[in-house]
Amino acid sequence: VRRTRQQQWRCSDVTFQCANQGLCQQWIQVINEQLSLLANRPKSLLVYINPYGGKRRGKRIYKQKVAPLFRRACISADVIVTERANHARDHLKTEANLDKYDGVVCVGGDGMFSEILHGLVTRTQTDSGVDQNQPDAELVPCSLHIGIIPAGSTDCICFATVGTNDPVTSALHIIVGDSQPMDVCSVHHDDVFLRYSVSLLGYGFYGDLLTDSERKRWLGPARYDLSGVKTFLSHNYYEGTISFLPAENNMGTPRDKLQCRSGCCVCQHKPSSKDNKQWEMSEEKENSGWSVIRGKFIAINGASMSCACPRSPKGLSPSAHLADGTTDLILVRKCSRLDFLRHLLRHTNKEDQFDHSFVEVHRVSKFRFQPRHHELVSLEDLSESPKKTGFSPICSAQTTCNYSTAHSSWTCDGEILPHTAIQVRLLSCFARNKESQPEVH
Ligand SMILES: CCCCCCCCCCCCC/C=C/[C@@H](O)[C@H](COP(=O)(O)O)NC(=O)CCCCC
Ligand SMILES: Nc1ncnc2c1ncn2[C@@H]1O[C@H](COP(=O)(O)OP(=O)(O)O)[C@@H](O)[C@H]1O
Ligand SMILES: [Ca+2]
Repeated sequence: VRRTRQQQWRCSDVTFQCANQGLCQQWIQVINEQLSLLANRPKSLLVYINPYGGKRRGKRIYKQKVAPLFRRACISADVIVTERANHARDHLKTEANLDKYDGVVCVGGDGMFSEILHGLVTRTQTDSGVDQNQPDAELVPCSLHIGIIPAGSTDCICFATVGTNDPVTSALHIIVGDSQPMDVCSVHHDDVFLRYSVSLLGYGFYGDLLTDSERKRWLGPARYDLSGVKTFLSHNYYEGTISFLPAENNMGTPRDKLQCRSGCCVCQHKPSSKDNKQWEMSEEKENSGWSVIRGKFIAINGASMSCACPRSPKGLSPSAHLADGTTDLILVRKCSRLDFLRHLLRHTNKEDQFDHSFVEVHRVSKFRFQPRHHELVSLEDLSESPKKTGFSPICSAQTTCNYSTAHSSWTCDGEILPHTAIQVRLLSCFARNKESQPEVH
């Protein structure tokens, strides 16, 4: 493998020459023997292709760019082109004979990755008798790795783990057996499990944007641009209470300048007896350690990884770690439209998007959200509330945000959650049980 610009990998050839045919055969035999000893390299893969993801190029990308590389690497692949949403998830949950495979590959976007994750995690818990509905259930680790071939609209999970959204690079990472553990949040409403999340859990701006964009799926990835502009112009804010448990164990802060990469020292940190003690202490302290913030928010974002993607190469939280057992909670309070635009623009350049008076960011291990309309509201409060007005002038002052009497929705890795009051926890604090993090290629 040869590295090129922007974290991309390409195949490289090395030619050995020798006039002696017998010696050549020996070389080939020894090389093949050595390769077969590399236990990390997959030999048999189960591939799911979403033909409708992104620009609908999943099948072509797999056939033209990935399958030839798998063949050269002597990897056998069983390919399933999905016929409906949740086809891959349901197949993994109940039907697939997982003993046959070294890994599962998803060809699609973050929504498709989420299907595979849910299918694999649910299958593993069902087989082991673990109830995912229990908010404190210790999940059994999945034995199969998940590979991602980017063919979606955002491809943030691929971009943030590999550093680029290039199918050939991802195929080569899979072939050489690269792997990267990844934090998973479990999201509950009361005691009912809703979904797992690995990238963005967003309420307000991103929730509204995703809800609107679902109606424009036929536009492909451009739906996010159109819905982005529309949601920005609507400039809604939402009231509620967010409670969170700050991360412990010197996990760094979201304002650090270092970026998490493969082999990151924070994520590689192995549990020591000292860490375990700290974790036990933090459980004791848990009830008293929660911070509570009540307010009016344009966006509430939980980023368990940087969420870097082609639209924002440094992501929503540039210093978030892939596998540290924490999520970065970003609160964007009610502000003028112009200020919010400045904040958004900073996701695309080198300026610090957290350096605004109306933005705060916390590294947390758990959080909860309760929208205001679920709480008791006095009549006096209600009479003060202006009505939702739709679009208002773009250069409006701070006071002209639209008050939303309704609620927003949570987007969870691009899927809309059916509840607004949610409880979120990181599944595996690294100091406790690093092995329960799933791994991606
Ligand atoms: C004025 C210029 C403003 C530019 C702001 C750009 C900020 C971009 C931040 C993007 C964060 C993306 C987090 C990733 C989420 C994905 O999991 C999710 C589903 O992906 P997929 O299934 O591949 O479509 N995608 C989104 O939530 C879309 C966010 C769109 C942002 C414009
Ligand atoms: N064959 C199919 N037909 C319709 N929807 C599908 C199919 N296969 C997968 N899906 C669903 O499509 C959605 C988007 O998939 P994804 O691959 O993430 O594309 P995108 O990045 O464009 O959103 C996911 O929610 C997934 O469950
Ligand atoms: Ca993290």
